[in-house]
Amino acid sequence: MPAVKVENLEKDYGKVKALKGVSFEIKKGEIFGLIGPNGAGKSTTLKILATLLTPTGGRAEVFGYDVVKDGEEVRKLISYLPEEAGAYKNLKGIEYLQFMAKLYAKTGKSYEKMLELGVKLSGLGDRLNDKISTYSKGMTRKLLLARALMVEPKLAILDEPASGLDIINAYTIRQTIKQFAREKGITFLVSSHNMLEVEFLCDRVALINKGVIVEIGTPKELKEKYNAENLEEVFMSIVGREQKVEVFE
Ligand SMILES: Nc1ncnc2c1ncn2[C@@H]1O[C@H](COP(=O)(O)OP(=O)(O)OP(=O)(O)O)[C@@H](O)[C@H]1O
Repeated sequence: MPAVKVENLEKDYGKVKALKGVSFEIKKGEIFGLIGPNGAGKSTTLKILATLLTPTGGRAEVFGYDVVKDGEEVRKLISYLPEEAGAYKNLKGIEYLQFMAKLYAKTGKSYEKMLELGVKLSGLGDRLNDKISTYSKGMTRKLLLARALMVEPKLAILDEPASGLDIINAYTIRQTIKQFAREKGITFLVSSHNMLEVEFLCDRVALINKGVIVEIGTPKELKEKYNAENLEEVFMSIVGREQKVEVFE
């Protein structure tokens, strides 16, 4: 059974057709990247898998559970990091992690172990004793990522995980994701418009543009197919010409 199975997914926001028949599968333990430009439909796909949006058409399953019919089961298996997420500003970082660990510890793993992992993953050290309202954007992102991973979900759905992080922190996060996939068998669905970052991180990628998947494969396969040095070049040879015409006509 695949970890994620998405079949012909469609989503309309009024007249805007955000997804026009998106299909892909993610294997258990795989780091899968959904990459594409602004407005391509990445966040919409992730929100449907996180059971926060209902699709207009098609279907999606997480470990065999339908995201619409079996939403409750799906939510037990996933951890979702939204693109624009906030934390409770009046709490200290440590209080936020304690609060979340208490919520999630009910589902199995011990509170202490979860909290210990969250503290370690956040990399915030003594600053965990400060209020979240005093954190920089990157520090808040690190706290939220720690929260998403400390629960050790079966599937982590991370929307632009490294958004707002500096090079060192972005690198650390990518290493953590890789380690969690290899050592704990956690499956990752990661969105990004940073093709180079994704190339370094992901086992396989789907390129999405205007609500349509235009390619799927390992970074190596795609680079060979398009005789490209990197995924950015792959993407430009698939959709770049079309976009340039739109800009200059
Ligand atoms: N709540 C909404 N109401 C109306 N249109 C929406 C809504 N959310 C998204 N859209 C539209 O759906 C399309 C896909 O948006 P989505 O946020 O999924 O893209 P994205 O690939 O995540 O983009 P970005 O990289 O800019 O975050 C866009 O045209 C967007 O304007």
